[in-house]
Amino acid sequence: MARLGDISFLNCAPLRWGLADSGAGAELDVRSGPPEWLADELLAGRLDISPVSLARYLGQADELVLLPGPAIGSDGPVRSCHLVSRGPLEELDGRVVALSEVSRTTALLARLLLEDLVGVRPVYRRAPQNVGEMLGSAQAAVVIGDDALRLRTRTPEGLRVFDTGELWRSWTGLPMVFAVWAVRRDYALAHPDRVRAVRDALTDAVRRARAAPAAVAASAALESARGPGGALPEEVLLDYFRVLDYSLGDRQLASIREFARRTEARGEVPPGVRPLPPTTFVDTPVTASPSVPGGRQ
Ligand SMILES: C=C(O[C@@H]1C=C(C(=O)O)C=C[C@H]1O)C(=O)O
Repeated sequence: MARLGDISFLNCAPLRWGLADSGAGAELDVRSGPPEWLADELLAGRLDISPVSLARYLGQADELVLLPGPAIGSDGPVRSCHLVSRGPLEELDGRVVALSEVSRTTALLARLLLEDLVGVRPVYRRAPQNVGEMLGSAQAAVVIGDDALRLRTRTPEGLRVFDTGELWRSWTGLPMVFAVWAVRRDYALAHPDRVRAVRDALTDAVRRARAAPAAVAASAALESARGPGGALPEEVLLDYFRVLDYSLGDRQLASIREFARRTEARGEVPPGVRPLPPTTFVDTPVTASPSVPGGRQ
């Protein structure tokens, strides 16, 4: 039975719903947690397939294979990956920007946007994701997931919320991919049939969820009510799942390459982030090493 990761944020609620609806979830050993924990578990061999932050996949692409199934992104605003600031972004030069420890991709994207689009050089500090505490000692903060979704619906006085998916789209014309599903390379080599079955189950889960938006939003609203931040209205979740893009097509792959290129081009690549290696899909034989014929994409 494949051990499958699941991001414990509402962004994966439609997949949870779809896997329950089809019954495929019962055939899988599903483990939920925040994205950084999932990536650690996957690399430690305690998960076989999991959604991971895009930046994390790019940094570990020797050990991981990209699953050509779903991804988590948006073609414009994403509603839950934000740069929250007390003032205009142009005023962040030399000021402290707190980066959520929960995020890798949005944290990196925010740095790209601030430095290469806005043209400021802030000072960055990683911090636990708690907006109040982050903004107690910083001028701006990167926040993701359910906390970020809530911030958009109830923005505290004096704060401006900048949607990083929207900024990336207007900067590059491309959708943004925040997370991808990755498979441990050794698992993909040993169990290609199981990997294909999981890919098909996830793809089917997205299709089912897309066909039943009201039921998915109602289920996610109940899920949100159990969380520490309290219930989110169904209409907010309907809009969120409409905006979230779970596809990994040509434009999303082009965006991943562009993100890797811009990250590298800054000359200040954070540890672990390297250009996108050849994308090894599970329908073609998976090799033990990432240097497959065909070369770098
Ligand atoms: C859309 C989101 O996608 C995510 C963003 C991530 C990141 O910034 O590193 C990681 C995983 C996903 O949960 C979100 O969390 O709101």
